[in-house]
Amino acid sequence: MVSQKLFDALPSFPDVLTADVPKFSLSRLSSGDSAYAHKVFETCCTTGFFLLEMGDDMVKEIDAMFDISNNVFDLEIEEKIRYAQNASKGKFTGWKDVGIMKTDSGAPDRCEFYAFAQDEILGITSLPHPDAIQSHRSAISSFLRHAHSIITRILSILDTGLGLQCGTLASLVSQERTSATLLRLIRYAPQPLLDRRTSLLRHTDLGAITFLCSVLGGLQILTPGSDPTDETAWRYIRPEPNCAIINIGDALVEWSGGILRSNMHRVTYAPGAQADCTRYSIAYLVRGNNDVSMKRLHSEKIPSAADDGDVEMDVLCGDWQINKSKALTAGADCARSRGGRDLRPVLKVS
Ligand SMILES: O=C(O)CCC(=O)C(=O)O
Ligand SMILES: [Fe+2]
Repeated sequence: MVSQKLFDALPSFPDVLTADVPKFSLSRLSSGDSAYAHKVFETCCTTGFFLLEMGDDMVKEIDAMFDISNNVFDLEIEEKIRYAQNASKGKFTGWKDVGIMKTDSGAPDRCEFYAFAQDEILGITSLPHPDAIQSHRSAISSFLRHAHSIITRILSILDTGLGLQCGTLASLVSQERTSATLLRLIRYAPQPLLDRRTSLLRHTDLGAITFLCSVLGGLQILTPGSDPTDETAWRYIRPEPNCAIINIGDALVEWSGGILRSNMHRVTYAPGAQADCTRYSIAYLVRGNNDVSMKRLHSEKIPSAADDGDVEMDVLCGDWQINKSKALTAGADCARSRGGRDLRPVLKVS
């Protein structure tokens, strides 16, 4: 998640139980080492989460995004309101105040968002934003291009593991065609000592794959196969300098017939002394192009829906994204993912 400098400025992550999430390096992953690439693929099938250590160039771009994020959240409330999201109308870009969404218990969320669509930043569509963003459009678009090139590298490893032609998965999340891909800036204020709880409800990411950066702890994943209501099954991920967190989303689970895993996660207060600090995170949520189906892809490694006695997810990514985003706002994740193979819509949202 960012440079050592940003980590040094905050209390360190304490000695608490953490999730078993492997760390890979981007340079090694790009070196053509097929055994290493296979480990990445296996992780995407089992945990669905890993840390990715990046080079200085990307780390600098991420630090710059955190500066932009600070400026955006420091804007006056009147200015933020002008760019408010409107979930009931399907507008998930712009500003979301604390408490608009629900958590699992039905209580209001404890996080503030500012989100922009990749399509706007790269010029496919256009929407107004505050100056704190407009004046940094080139840094933001450079970050999006760079992060997307890293994602493309990971997708090509998944192509190989799934027996797909190289470039297949990247073609479903193209930056040249419309999608609901978002860059979401998030701020979590410290919570009162006697009233600490989940800030962002448990969910699986609805898109294909996520590139996430943060310095403080607070993100937890559910131990695969566990019941989400079992509090002991939730484990913190320990953020590390120069690393992003990569996680698989629902679209990749569907396209791969459940071979890949989108693991359930949530955000709660940061552990130890970190709980007294404001937590920022940056999530690049890469989603399928709007006109791409969620149906399974064909390869000798991907079982067909008929093989599994299953019904195809016959919905376009664009529609799936709107429905699931509305459900998440209302405090319900409309899909369960326990090991990938049994991801099913369980709640229909109009
Ligand atoms: O803030 C975080 O660390 C996680 C955010 C997240 O899970 C999301 O935006 O989907
Ligand atoms: Fe998420």
